[in-house]
Amino acid sequence: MTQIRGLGYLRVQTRDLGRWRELTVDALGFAEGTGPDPDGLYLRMDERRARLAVLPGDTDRVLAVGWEVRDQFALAAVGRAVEASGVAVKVLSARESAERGAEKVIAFDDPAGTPVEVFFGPVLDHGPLRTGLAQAFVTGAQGMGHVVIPTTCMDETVSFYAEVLGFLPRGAMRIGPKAAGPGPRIRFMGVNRRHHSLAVCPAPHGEEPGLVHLMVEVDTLDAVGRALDNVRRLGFSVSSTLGRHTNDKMVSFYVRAPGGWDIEYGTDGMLVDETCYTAEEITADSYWGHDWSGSEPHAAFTPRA
Ligand SMILES: Cc1ccc(O)c(O)c1CC[C@@H]1C(=O)CC[C@]2(C)C(=O)CC[C@@H]12
Ligand SMILES: [Fe+2]
Repeated sequence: MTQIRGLGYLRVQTRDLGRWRELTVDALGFAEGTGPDPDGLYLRMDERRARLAVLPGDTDRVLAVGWEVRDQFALAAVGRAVEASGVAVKVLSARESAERGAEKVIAFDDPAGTPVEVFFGPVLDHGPLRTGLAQAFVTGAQGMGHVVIPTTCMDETVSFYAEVLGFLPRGAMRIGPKAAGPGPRIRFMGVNRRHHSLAVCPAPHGEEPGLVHLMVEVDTLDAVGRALDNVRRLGFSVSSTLGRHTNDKMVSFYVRAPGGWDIEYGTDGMLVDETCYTAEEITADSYWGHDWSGSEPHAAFTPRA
């Protein structure tokens, strides 16, 4: 039984906060909020204080992928399950939890090395949400969106999320050049009606930045189109053109964020009916579009010297 309700927040560190603000606020229409670090960029998508926190630092990396549970008892159960699996769990201090806009937070690393946090009791901001494209973000019961994480130990990582954290497999796709024969699979996993809140992607190395992409969903195709115009106008690199995915039916594009990973910006994602869903293997990433040929190399997939 899964305790995790959805992707709650993402915290990242960057060397280039100015460029992050241009991308998220000016181009993608996130609403800027406030938070404990006066130099931090706190981005609102809904009534939460900050779904995406971008903090200044001397490297670009993911600080925490934050998963949400219903209440303090669910949080305790997750903590026990993670401990029982042999992974050390840290309970964050009241100050650290407040920094994240949550009542209580636990932290641990997944087998891929991703810094994971699980929390309950998000703190709300009831001020008006002024999004930049007149769009609404699709969050609520579907959570903030999805993340794709790179891993060098696929089986361990997938089994940790499924068997320890209770994520449900939501299908797979083989990746890599077709000419090279059947490649390894990227695996999609869900915890709510969003098709996937997490995808686990085999990669040659899984260190910084520690993320392949973050997907956020908006309510209209017009907002996606306007965002695409904006990122081009502001000189951001479009990693993938607009397209429609075959598994979650999302129409999206991908833009390269400072730090070397992507933000996927989409609309029209499907809702899974868990009473009849079975995990399927897709054989194409998209029905149309999603041309990745203009993509700058992603750090996780680039062999190191
Ligand atoms: C295939 C797919 C379905 C739904 C999604 O939300 C989604 O992001 C994807 C694409 C996942 C994947 C990726 O993010 C990194 C680059 C990948 C491996 C490709 O080169 C094709 C599929 C891509
Ligand atoms: Fe995605």
